[in-house]
Amino acid sequence: MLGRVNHIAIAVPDLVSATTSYRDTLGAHVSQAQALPEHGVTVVFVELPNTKIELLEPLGADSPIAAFLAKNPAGGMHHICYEVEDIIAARDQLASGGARVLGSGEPKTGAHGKPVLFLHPKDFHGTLIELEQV
Ligand SMILES: CC[C@@H](C(=O)O)C(=O)SCCNC(=O)CCNC(=O)[C@H](O)C(C)(C)COP(=O)(O)OP(=O)(O)OC[C@H]1O[C@@H](n2cnc3c(N)ncnc32)[C@H](O)[C@@H]1OP(=O)(O)O
Ligand SMILES: [Co+2]
Repeated sequence: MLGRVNHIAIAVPDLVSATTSYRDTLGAHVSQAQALPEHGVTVVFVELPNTKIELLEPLGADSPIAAFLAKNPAGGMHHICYEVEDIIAARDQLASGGARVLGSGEPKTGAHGKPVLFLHPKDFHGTLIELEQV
């Protein structure tokens, strides 16, 4: 079912500071910030030769990363995003095996304009999984 790792996401309390750190200290190319109100986050992508790092800052009162940052105030690794060819087939196979698909269960459009879904971290060894159809 799984294809490439599309990105690894890190939740941060201050996106400007995290951007400066990746761009100026680590010497990486960092994209422009993108506000995604439907996801409750503002994101930048750090572009690496073999994958991307997504830096996430909460946006709005109901951000899904607010509780995570309350527990991890300095920030931390938040999710890993795997590519899939058919997100509906993947969802249905996972749900029929008992995995919890988060939200309404219907894919949303993610930061790359592609359909995405999330799987509960307690069903996958303590790691929140994002699936992105490519
Ligand atoms: C930019 C768009 C898109 C893209 O294209 O890339 C994105 O990446 S959007 C990213 C943000 N969106 C989401 O994360 C959506 C899915 N997430 C959720 O629905 C929630 O965050 C959650 C996973 C259900 C957690 O909800 P929350 O209210 O924060 O906490 P709970 O108390 O319900 O948590 C239950 C349990 O799970 C542990 N937990 C929470 N988050 C994580 C995590 N990221 N990684 C590992 N574990 C996590 C939490 O600590 C609780 O554990 P216990 O304390 O042991 O009960
Ligand atoms: Co993501």
